[in-house]
Amino acid sequence: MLWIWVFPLSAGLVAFTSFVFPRRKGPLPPGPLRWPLIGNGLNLWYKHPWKVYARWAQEYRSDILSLQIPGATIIILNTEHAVQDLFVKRGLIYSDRPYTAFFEKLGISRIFVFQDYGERWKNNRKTFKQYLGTEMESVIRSNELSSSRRLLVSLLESNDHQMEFRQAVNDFFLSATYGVPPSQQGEHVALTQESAVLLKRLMIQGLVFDFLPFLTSLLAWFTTAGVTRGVGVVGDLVDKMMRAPFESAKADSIQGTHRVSVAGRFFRLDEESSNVSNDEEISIIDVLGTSYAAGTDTVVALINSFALAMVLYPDVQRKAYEILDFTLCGRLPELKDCGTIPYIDALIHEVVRWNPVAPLGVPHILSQDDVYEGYVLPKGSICIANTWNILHDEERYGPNVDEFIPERFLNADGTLDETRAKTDAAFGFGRRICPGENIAREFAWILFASVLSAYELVDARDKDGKLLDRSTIEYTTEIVSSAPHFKCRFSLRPGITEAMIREAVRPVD
Ligand code: HEM
Repeated sequence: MLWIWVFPLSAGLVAFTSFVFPRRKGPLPPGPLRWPLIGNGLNLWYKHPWKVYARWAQEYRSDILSLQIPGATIIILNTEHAVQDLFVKRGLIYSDRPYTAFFEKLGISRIFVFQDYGERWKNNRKTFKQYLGTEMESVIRSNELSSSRRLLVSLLESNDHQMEFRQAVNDFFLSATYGVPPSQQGEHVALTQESAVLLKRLMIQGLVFDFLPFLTSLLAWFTTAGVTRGVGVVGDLVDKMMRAPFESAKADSIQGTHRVSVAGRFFRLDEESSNVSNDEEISIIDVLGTSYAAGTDTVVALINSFALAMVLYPDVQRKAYEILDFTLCGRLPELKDCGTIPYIDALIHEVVRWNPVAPLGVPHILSQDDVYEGYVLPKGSICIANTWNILHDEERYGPNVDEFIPERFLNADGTLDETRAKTDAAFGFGRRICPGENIAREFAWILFASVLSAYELVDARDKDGKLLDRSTIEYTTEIVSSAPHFKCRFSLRPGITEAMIREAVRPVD
């Protein structure tokens, strides 16, 4: 539960030792009772806070809420309307990020998700568009297809589909971005996982470090030493995680053995113009590393949520594979089919909406004082869009929003309802909106359609071996919220054989 606040609060905006609340220049939006000294400090530790904020919005009859803790104001925007007004229409002042010197030491300020709205961020965003935008579509698409087909093969033998999903997503990023073939991906995946685990642990330590410097000096003899040592290790690991696949692609490119990839385009430009500066190389390393880091956990969470929906709602699963069988006449899907089967498009919208991967998005920071609906929002406020609430709006998405019902996005004649089929809120807002949305949606399309064409997901059980029960399912309370761990059988669908699956990998490999 703590983890969801680690990123925004470790921004060093909160000087707990000073016990100071920001000076009020006018009324703040409503919120729960504030206690002396700690303000709303006790209101930060809820399970699924997005549901609590949705309830408060009803109780206080307000689209916008506030929490105050020593040194920081948190603004929660509960409706699409409020988010559009602030993050989009006033994007110039609502696009900074929580930032801390500790992030700099950890080396994660290189990941541009965490960078302030300034020149460095703008250049990185431009580079992302240049290298992962439409020009590279064919490399990205062919790897989306081949990773999905390889996943089908690995599911033949594995009894841990969640591990295979993660492997498939790593496979896609490492192949498409750096041209690393599946046989050489192991060390890069291990490095990424090691950095992620260490980062998570250290960011919590860093939060304490930032919050309670007086404690740090008391316990300096071991706390400081431990954190400092950890910072060094994680800083090196993040650097290695971002640099190693790039360097291996570079070496292959020099030897002429490089597979087509996004990094390959950079080497080609470098070769043609011979004037790529060191700074440009660092920037491309950071941008490619950022997409790998930002894309992996999110897409894995989306696929796990898809699998959970399929086992909890077997009628939806059956309908989806019957429609795929009917449309594709028994062949496996390809990317040219993407967008041509409305029920699958609706299913993807529903996976994105039902339990959003980032239920509170990524916090934006307000860079100057602002006034909205009569409330005064102070400079430096941590602004959160309650994406979960926006995607559970019954006026927009119809009744039973907690249930998984792809039909909510379809017209009576089975075509996609273009006015309702909008779930972009899941990918953030305004100038910081996720630049990987198209990649995520397309990869999800080919993955979900491939899995459903080949397998039926049956006999789902929780970690204790009990049959899954819809009423007890709980997603995690983290920035990236994940479905609970479960096991199920991937049973080959009638007419699909092991040989067909193995054969289907060859033409795309
Ligand atoms: C299901 C998949 C995904 C979800 C739900 C998702 C969601 C998000 C959200 C909510 C944000 C913050 C937006 C904001 O601040 O308003 C974000 C940022 C970002 N995402 Fe994604 N994302 C996904 C996949 C991807 C993929 C596949 C990539 C890369 C190929 C990617 C790259 C990024 C980057 C680089 C940012 C930082 C943008 C910035 O700060 O300017 N994401 N994403």
